[in-house]
Amino acid sequence: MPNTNPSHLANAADPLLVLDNVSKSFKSPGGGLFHAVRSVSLTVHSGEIVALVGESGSGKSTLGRIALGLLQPDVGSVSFDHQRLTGMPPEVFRDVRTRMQPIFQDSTAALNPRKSVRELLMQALWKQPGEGEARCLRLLEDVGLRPASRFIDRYSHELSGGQRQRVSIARSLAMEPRLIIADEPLSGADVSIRGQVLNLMLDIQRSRQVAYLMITHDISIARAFADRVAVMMKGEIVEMGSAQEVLTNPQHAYTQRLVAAVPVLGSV
Ligand SMILES: Nc1ncnc2c1ncn2[C@@H]1O[C@H](COP(=O)(O)OP(=O)(O)OP(=O)(O)O)[C@@H](O)[C@H]1O
Repeated sequence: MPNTNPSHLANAADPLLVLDNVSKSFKSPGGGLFHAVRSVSLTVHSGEIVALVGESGSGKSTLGRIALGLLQPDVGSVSFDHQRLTGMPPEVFRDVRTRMQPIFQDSTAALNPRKSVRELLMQALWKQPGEGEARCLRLLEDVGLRPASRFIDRYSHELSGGQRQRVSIARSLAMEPRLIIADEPLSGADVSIRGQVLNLMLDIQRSRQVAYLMITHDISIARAFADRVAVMMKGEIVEMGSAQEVLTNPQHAYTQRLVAAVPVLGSV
């Protein structure tokens, strides 16, 4: 599916997430340090879709977790909506962070099995007192769970994988995010669900001007979805540019290998 989505351009000058010279190391079992992320700088603008691609172990998820504040960088800083998150007091951080929502691959683990869909959504609506049942129903309709009344009292084990992923997207939307950091959100799903969830994410981007940092090892998703692509190898960004540039005329040998491995008309 070609990317026919130039709507971000209106806001492309407005930096939303800024990772500045971020590094992160972990202790390796041998006692040394393993450099998972090395001096990475990356910006996601308002309304923009940036795909972060690279092979398994290249550091993509670590970078996503740093952006979300789930991990602290050893060096460098993270800013969101012109506020520096690194070193921010936790109570202020929590508030800012509601505008930056994650969607993870494993929606089963992301949803508390003891809470119904209604409870999960109500929990996410805590910042908007008075918004209740009607808002939950609207959110479910927005993510294609129709009629919403059929889904609102279910528990996560009573939903299919695709429906669970939609509920976790609805829960993220309840926070009215400006940025969604999606870490391999489609890799657990079968092909038909992947297409549906991808289309849903694109609809959300268009209708709500939400920006995405889309973490994926799958070049075909970047091709279908992204405005810009950043390519990560061994903790570093080795190539970055418009999706068109990077995917049709890759400059780095590593990107050339990744692109060559995927047929141009590959479906997602
Ligand atoms: N908490 C941790 N402690 C030690 N090493 C870690 C930790 N988290 C990640 N790593 C290591 O850092 C490297 C990068 O991992 P990361 O999950 O960021 O890569 P990735 O590109 O997202 O891979 P995948 O696509 O397989 O999820 C890996 O070698 C991983 O083993």
